[in-house]
Amino acid sequence: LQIGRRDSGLPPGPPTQPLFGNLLAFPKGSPHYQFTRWAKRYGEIYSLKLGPKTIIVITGASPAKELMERRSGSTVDRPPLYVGDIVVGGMNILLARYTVKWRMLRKAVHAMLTPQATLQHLPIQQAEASQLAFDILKTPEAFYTHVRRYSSSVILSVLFGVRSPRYEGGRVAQFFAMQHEWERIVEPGAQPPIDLIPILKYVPERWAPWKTLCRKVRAVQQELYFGMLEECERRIANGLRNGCFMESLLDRQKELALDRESVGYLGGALVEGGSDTTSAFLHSLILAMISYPEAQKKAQQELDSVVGHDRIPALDDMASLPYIQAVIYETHRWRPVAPLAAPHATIKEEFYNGYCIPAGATILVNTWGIYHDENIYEDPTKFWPDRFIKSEFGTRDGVDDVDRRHTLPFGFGRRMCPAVNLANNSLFDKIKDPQTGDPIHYDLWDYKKGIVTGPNPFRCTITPRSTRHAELIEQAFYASTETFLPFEGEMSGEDKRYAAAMRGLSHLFK
Ligand code: HEM
Repeated sequence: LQIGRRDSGLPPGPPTQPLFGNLLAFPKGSPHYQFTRWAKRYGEIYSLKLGPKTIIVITGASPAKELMERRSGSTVDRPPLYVGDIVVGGMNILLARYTVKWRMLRKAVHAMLTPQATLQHLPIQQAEASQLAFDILKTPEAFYTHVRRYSSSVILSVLFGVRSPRYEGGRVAQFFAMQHEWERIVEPGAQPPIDLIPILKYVPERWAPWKTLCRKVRAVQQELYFGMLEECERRIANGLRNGCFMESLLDRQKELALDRESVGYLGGALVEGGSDTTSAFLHSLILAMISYPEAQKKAQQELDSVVGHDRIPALDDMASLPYIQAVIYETHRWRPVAPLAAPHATIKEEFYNGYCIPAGATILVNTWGIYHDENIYEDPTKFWPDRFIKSEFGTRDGVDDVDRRHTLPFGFGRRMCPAVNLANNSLFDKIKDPQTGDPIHYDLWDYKKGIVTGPNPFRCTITPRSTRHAELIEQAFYASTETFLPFEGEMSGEDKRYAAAMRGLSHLFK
C-alpha cells in the first residue's frame, strides 16, 4: 500500500501507518505544541503524511527565508479547504487559492494599506486608544472586553467608517462570538478530514455538526458584512464620507474589477484579520505585564523619563522608547497570535537541502517553534524584553540571525499580512498607556484553540499610577470627541445614546 507512506525524497518525519499516514497522530487542537516537539526530533524541516497528502512543517528561520521568501512565487498558494469554501465560497482573501481573484484582492488592499495611506487612519486609532484607557479607568474589571471593543472599533472605523462605542449589545460581541467559531473551523486538524475523504461531504447534517457550524457562521458573516457595506454606500450617497477604506474600494470597484460580493467579503476578511489578532496580542501583553512585574516597572520608568507626566505619549515617541519597542517584539515572540501563520501550498516541485517537496504540498511555518527554540533564545518560555535590547532579534550570543526579521509574526512572502503598518500603530497606541496591574501568578498557558490564539479571560486589577495619570486619560478621551463624530453618524440609536452618556451629554438624546 502506497497511500499514507512517506515518499523517498521527502524530509523525514514521524512513522506513518498504511492508508492514514500520520492522520491519527495529528493533533486536534493547538497543533503548534506537538509540531515543536516533533521539530526537536526530526529537525527544522520535516514532513507529515495525511493519507495521500503531504504537509511540510518548517521550524527554522533559514528554511522559512529560503522557501517562503526567496521562492515565494512557488509557495504562494493556499491548500484547498472545503469547510472554508462552504462558508465564504472562495471570497476570503486569507483562504483564497493563488488565482487572478486573489491577485486583484491583494492589489486593492496594498494600495490602501501602504505606510503613507495608513497614517491617514492614525487619528481614529489614537482616539479609540483614548477610549480604551478611559474604559479601563472607569471599569477596570471589564478590561478583557474593553480590549476587544477597542481592536474591533478601530478596524470597523478604518474599514467601514462606523465605530462601536460599546461591547455588549453592539456589533462587536456578535462579531467575536462568530469569529471564534470561524477560527476553529479553519484550524488545521480541528474538523474531520473532508478534503482527504470527500465522501464525508455527504454525511447528513445531524451527524456532521461542522455543517451546522459552517451554515451559522456564513449567515452571521453575511448579515454583518453586507449590512455595514450598505451603510457605507448610504453614507456616500448622502455626501457624508469619512475617508474609510471601503469608500475608496467602492470608488475603485470598476478599475479593480471587483463585484459587490467581493467588495463586501474583502471588507469582512479584513475585519476578521484585524480584530482578534490585535486583541489577542494585547491580552497576551497584559498577561505578561502582570506576570512579570519587573518588565512592567521598566516600561513605566522608560515612559516616565521620556514622556514625563504632562502628556500622553505619541507615535513619534516610539523612536525614543527602545524598551517599549522590545516589549512589543517580546510579546510577539512569547505568544505569537498566529502560531502557525496560515497554511501555504506549493505550486511546483521544489528542492531544498537534498529533499524534494512535491507540487501541491501544504507548508506550515511553525512560528511558535521558531520563537521557542532554546538553542536560539535563552529561556524561551520566559517573558524577557531585555533580550531584544541585548541583540537586535533577541537571540543568544553568537547565533547567526541573518535570516530573521521583526515582521516574522506577520507571515511570509507574497502572503505576508498586508496590514503590518496599521497593526503596529494600533499595538503601540495601547501599549503607551500609563497604567498598572497587580503582580499575581496566572495560568500562563490557558489559551484558546484556533488559527489565531490568545489568552482566555483572566482577572487582574488595573489602576492609574496617580491622579495626574487619571486626569490625562480623561482629558485625552474628551478631547477625542471631534475625531469620533464622523464615525458615529451611522451608529444605532442605542450606540449613540451610549456614546453621549460617556461624554456626559445624555440630555441631548432625551
Ligand atoms: C497583531 C496583528 C496581526 C498579526 C500578528 C497578523 C498576522 C498575520 C499572519 C501570520 C498572516 C498569514 C500570513 C501568511 O500566510 O504567511 C496574516 C494574513 C493576513 N492578515 Fe494579518 N495580522 C495582524 C493584523 C492584521 C490586520 C490589522 C489586518 C487588516 C486590517 C490583517 C489582515 C490580514 C489579511 C487580509 C491577511 C491575508 C493575506 C493573504 O492571504 O494574502 N491582519 N496576518
